[in-house]
Amino acid sequence: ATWGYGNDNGPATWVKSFPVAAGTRQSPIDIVPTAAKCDTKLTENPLTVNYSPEPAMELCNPGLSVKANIKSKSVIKGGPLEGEYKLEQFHLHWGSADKQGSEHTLNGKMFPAELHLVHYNATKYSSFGEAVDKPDGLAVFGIFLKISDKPHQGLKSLTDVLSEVQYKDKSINIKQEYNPVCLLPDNINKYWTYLGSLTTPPLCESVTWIVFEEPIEVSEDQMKAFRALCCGECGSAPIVDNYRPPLPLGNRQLRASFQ
Ligand SMILES: C[C@@H](NC(=O)c1ccc(Cl)c(S(N)(=O)=O)c1)c1ccccc1O
Ligand SMILES: [Zn+2]
Repeated sequence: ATWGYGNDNGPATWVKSFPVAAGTRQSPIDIVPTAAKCDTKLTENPLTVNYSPEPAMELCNPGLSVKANIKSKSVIKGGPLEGEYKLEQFHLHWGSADKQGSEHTLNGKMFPAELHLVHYNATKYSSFGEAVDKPDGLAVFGIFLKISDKPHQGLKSLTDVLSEVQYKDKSINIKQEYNPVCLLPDNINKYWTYLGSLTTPPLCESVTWIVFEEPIEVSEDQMKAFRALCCGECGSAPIVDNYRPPLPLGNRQLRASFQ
């Protein structure tokens, strides 16, 4: 049986096929800002993002989320990172209703969705596949989505075409010159960071998480577009509630780049 988010193949069952699910650096976590340690080292070496436009970005529906695969050289460095990390893909997790959907929570509060920009350590490893199971292999930007009456212009290029990848294994190419930098919040200097894992199988403990304090704002119609995606072919269930609930922080240190 393949893993998923249903009752018989959801997060509570993943440990059977992926024992690391019971590990000590699993993600997501509940972010409690008052428990975070403000670390000036994070600001002395500011996080820098050098994303470039994608000539033809491939958007696909692998059945559990919607994913955009990145081909051009878009890199990040600084903050908690050593070396340069290259953007590999981005995808989202969302709920069946606005009250749930994010993976990380903030003081126990869930957001309607969470955007993940997945990078791999290109200084040390030659591909995402090589980096995915190394302790310093990956760095993921976690961005909360909140509802507003205006659509998010950067996401609009994706939400306007989601109907074309409604079914599993469908993929399309997005308009020319899409720059993923349009997905980031205005202020990327305020974030929390901790050592964690992939939140989907294989759940490797290889991720330096960088979760931004500032959410991006999307419209209810854009959320409806994500909820109209299907897990399989025509008539299959919608992709909703594809989030893993938070795991214990345990002995890990949650650091903040701000007071
Ligand atoms: C759901 C999606 N997961 C990833 O691709 C994924 C890869 C790396 C990271 Cl770091 C994360 S995460 N959520 O921790 O940011 C998610 C997926 C999994 C398996 C097959 C197809 C497929 O699309
Ligand atoms: Zn994710």
